Amino acid sequence: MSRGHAFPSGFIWGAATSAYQVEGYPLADGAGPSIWHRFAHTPGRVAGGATGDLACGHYHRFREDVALMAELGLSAYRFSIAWGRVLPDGRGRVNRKGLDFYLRLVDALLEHDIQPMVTLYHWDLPAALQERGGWLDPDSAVWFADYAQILFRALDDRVQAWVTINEPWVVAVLGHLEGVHAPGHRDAREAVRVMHHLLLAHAEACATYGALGRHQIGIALNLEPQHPASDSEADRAAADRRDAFINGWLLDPLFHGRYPEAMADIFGSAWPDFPSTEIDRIRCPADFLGVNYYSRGWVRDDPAVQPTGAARIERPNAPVTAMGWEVYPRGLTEILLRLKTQYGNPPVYITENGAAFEDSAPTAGRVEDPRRVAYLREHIGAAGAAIQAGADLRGYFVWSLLDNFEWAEGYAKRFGLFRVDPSDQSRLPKASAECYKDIIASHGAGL
Ligand SMILES: OC[C@@H]1[C@@H](O)[C@H](O)[C@@H](O)c2[nH]c(CCc3ccccc3)c[n+]21
Repeated sequence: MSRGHAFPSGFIWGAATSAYQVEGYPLADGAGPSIWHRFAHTPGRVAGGATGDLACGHYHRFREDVALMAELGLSAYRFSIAWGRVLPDGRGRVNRKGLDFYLRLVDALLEHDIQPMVTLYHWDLPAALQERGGWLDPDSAVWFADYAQILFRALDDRVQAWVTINEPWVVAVLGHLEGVHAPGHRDAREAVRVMHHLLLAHAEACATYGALGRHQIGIALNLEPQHPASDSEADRAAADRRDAFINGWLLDPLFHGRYPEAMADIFGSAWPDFPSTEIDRIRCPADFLGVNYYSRGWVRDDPAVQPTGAARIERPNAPVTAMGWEVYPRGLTEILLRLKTQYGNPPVYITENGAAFEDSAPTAGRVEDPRRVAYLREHIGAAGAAIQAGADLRGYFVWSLLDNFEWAEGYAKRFGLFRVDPSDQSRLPKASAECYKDIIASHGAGL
């Protein structure tokens, strides 16, 4: 008897992308530049000097890509809207041509019975707003809510699920603490305030949506279990600090209306005394939680690592992806059941899960990617196990539909179900696309 995790009949099977990573032509039709356009065009910031100028050419090829999604049998497609296409200056004048691109994309999806899940912010802040201080400016929550309202009014009759912000942690930490993502700042005092303003922006957008929206709205968080590399007290404490730093910093204000105590220890004098009225506002009634799951942290105490004093190390002999992330499907079950036991079992979508591997060269019009096939099967099985244990999991989105611009890694790291040929942007199905098509057709039976 197979363990056959029969997923609920209404379970959503999707794939995900983001604007700057797949669209290309970031300045077309009156669009304003984003901080990622500026960052990628700054020498030394992105591997190989890659930029999103072409990416996958999705801006012009979107109908072809929607047809690929329909061929897979996807019930939903998660994509992000480039703020600067709609509001070239980030605020004020709406660029009708920019908005029209997303109206056409949504209509193409609906023509194929594919539900759009729209991410309002996937890291590409209009450069004009960065010049006003970006997410460090307390007005950023208002800028974001005003932008969101324009999209709600234009699309809420056709969009069933909205994600406000993709991974505030990455924006705050990689963008403002470690400086490896746009805008490339390295300042702990900035990073903690940027995180707070991102959460306030999420809350303002939820409040705006509550007044006029008819469907669901949520936020997408990168969540990652942290396990001590030994059973020493020092390593256990280090894993707890890194757990607060990556998971609790977001989950606790959103679901419990407070930041973890550990944040003040981790950030010391850089951690301000945030007004409780603002933290109360962050605990907003969102409809679902998006979980972006990739791996777990294997953690050792290391005072040299700032700000947590906790090092994420490679576990000896562990299977890893091309990103160096351990393949650890059980971590997905663990995260989903922790949301059930500690955070009120909210409705959850796995808004991203996938892997980059050194794919083999195409043969006979196809790419054999056995490790990605195994990764997806194991993680979808792990999601099914969480459902069996009572998690309120509503859907699963593979990261990613297409090989695309992997931020500071450029195009060298390929996460796609479809290979994109760098020379002509042609799409080629991988074995993982066929595998996912079969999983969808069988509702995940047998995994
Ligand atoms: O790295 C793969 C994907 C990105 O392409 C997505 O845009 C982003 O939402 C996303 N988040 C994560 C996990 C957090 C993370 C992001 C970037 C770099 C390292 C870790 C992995 N991914």
